[in-house]
Amino acid sequence: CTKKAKMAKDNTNGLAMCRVLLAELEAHQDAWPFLTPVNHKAVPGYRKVIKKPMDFSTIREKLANNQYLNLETFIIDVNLVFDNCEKFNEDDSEIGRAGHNMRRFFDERWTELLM
Ligand SMILES: Cc1nnc(-c2cnn(C)c2N)n1CCCn1ccnc1
Repeated sequence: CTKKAKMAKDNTNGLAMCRVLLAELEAHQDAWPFLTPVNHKAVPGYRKVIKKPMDFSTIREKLANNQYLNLETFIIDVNLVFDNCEKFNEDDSEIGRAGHNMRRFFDERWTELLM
């Protein structure tokens, strides 16, 4: 088993974990704000404030198009969803709370799967 073969196996395992994690995120009861891209035409200020929009349907598409090298690049996009949410929404708001709940759930799940 060469180093390259081990790397390839790790990436395959990592991408399998991405699919599991994304399915769990989409199924979470607090996922509703993040399932589709924010409609920036209907949300004043969003396009100006949020430089890199991201949502679960876009992540699913990127995963299907093999655009994630490994688990790490996937985690970066998921965290972007939650960082955008924190930037644009008050902590004490329905969407803000959903973002915090989803981030906590995600952090717990990927660390469980990896440990
Ligand atoms: C995600 C996310 N972050 N901010 C918003 C949002 C959308 N409109 N307003 C006033 C916001 N603060 N969103 C998208 C929430 C998507 N949504 C809203 C109702 N059902 C889905």
